[in-house]
Amino acid sequence: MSVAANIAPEGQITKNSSTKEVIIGRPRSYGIEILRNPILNKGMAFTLEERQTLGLHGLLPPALVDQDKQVYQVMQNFYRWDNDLDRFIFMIGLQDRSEKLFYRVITENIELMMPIIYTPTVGLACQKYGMVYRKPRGLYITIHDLGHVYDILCNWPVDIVKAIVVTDGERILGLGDLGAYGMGIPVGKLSLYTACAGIPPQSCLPITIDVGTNNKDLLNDPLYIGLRQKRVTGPEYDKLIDEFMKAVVKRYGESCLIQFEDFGNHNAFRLLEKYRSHYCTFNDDIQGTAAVAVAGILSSLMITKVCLKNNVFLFQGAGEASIGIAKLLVKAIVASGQTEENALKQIWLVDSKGLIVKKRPKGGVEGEKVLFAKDHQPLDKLEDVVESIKPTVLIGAAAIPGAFTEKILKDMAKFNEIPVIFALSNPTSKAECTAEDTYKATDGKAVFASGSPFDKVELKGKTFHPGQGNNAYIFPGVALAVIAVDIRCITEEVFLAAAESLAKMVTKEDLAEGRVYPKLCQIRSVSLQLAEDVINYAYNNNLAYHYPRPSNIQEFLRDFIYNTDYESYLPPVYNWPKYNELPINA
Ligand SMILES: NC(=O)C1=CN([C@@H]2O[C@H](COP(=O)(O)OP(=O)(O)OC[C@H]3O[C@@H](n4cnc5c(N)ncnc54)[C@H](OP(=O)(O)O)[C@@H]3O)[C@@H](O)[C@H]2O)C=CC1
Ligand SMILES: CC(=O)C(=O)O
Ligand SMILES: [Mg+2]
Repeated sequence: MSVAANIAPEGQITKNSSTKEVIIGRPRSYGIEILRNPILNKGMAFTLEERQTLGLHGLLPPALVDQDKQVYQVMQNFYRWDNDLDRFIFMIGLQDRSEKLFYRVITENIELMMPIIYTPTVGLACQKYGMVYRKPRGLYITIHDLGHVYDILCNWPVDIVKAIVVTDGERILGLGDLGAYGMGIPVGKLSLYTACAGIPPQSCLPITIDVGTNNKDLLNDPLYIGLRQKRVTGPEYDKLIDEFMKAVVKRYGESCLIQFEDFGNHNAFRLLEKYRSHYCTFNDDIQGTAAVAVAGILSSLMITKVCLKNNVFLFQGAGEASIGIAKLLVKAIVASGQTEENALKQIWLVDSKGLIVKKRPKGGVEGEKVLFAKDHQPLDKLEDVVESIKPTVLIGAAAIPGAFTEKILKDMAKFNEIPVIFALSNPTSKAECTAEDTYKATDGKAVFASGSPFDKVELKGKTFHPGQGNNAYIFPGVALAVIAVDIRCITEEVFLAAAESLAKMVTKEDLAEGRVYPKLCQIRSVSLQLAEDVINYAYNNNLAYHYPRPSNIQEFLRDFIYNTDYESYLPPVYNWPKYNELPINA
């Protein structure tokens, strides 16, 4: 093997399989191996010198195609597909072939690409994951691996992992239990870590914990990729999660971020409570969603001009998303000078049994919901609740499509000069209402945002721009801050700081167009600014372990983030004296 074969881009981390020794920046690949490695592969962008030095000559067509032309070629192919699932498969194929090209394409075309690699298409891809599955990506840890979780983590070929997104597949978007098919979610979320916040992909690890599935269709699906058994629950499940958390710390250290994603409600809250003080962890569905929704509420007030304390908030759903939002909203209201008691009075929730009131005919109120239970007559139908409560802000996160009926939307416009309506359920098929329904029923008065994207709406000669109220505006930036300055305990206040940061970035132009979030095409700069704000919050509140505090955070982050440019694989030219000037050993 030539000396040059040891040369690879800086910052890449690999493991020398023969010595098990960690080598930073120098994977030992040569020839066809380089082309087959998506981290190293540059396709036809390899220069003639590189081809000759790295044993690639003849393995590629003779033409040299630089990255700009490769991007053009990818986009030409992308547009050829006539449906989003094929586009998803195409993009995953690109990720498997050339990581730098994949991230360049995603980053430069984020508005076009996010609906493909993320919601809504990722939902469909998860439902068909057995068919979509091509190459392994991420780790699968099953209930049968109890006692061996650390060994499985050791099979991951990267020794320095900074962030893990983990799911157990029980509540994938609003699509229910998709078991091991849920792997599409950690993979998609981590793609956004890189695309939105520039976190190097090599430091990210998607994990699916497979304890079975209760989805009968999947158990009968010949293509199913997970364990064909019912979900294991109770002490054995807890033991596996516990072993997993400890194994992550043992393998990757206590600074490794663990983002919980799309766990079932009954596990999400209790696992967050169990681990939040002792591990570097957060639950995206509870806390990330809370921050994005509170940001949207704060900026919507700039349009409605109704002071935070004078709003009435009604949630359809009282699960991870709604309770997370409601609790952070209480903090935001208290931060604005109100008492917690008054803040709680402003917030109403509806669950599957109707309005959450103290005395319910269909059983009591439990868990996190208790805080928000009201002294009010029980009401079953959302339409009746809206009529009775007259909310200023209506938020849906129950995955009941069409829950915001025309009557509800019209009532919201009747009760408010400018109603605020957020249909947060994902994917699009689960949205409480569409953007078009909302603008039509409210005669264009509503401020609207949705979890999955809707196109702009033309109505009576006016154009309406719905915002995307999705935790994707939060988790990449928060993760970047956590990783970059080593925040080990991610408090609720971190998420409030993130919400305030995001709300601050909404411009007058956004508000004039009825948008309560920055434009999606700006999500990269938004995530970096959010990371900077969270970092400042962390240092000001003694949450950051990285010392000394960087004097220029933007510069500090710039050095940290992933660069999609190809780097030369040729050995550096050393500044040695001429050969005949070298001292000769006597
Ligand atoms: N936009 C975003 O960024 C995010 C969106 N979401 C979306 O929010 C949705 C819910 O997620 P999540 O909160 O985690 O799920 P959960 O399972 O934790 O909560 C669902 C809630 O909906 C309630 N519900 C079910 N049926 C009805 C009904 N007919 N009427 C009223 N309420 C009902 C449930 O009631 P009960 O408590 O009685 O069972 C429960 O409170 C999903 O579609 C998810 O994709 C989630 C996270 C982020
Ligand atoms: C966006 C997200 O996290 C969800 O729908 O679950
Ligand atoms: Mg989620």
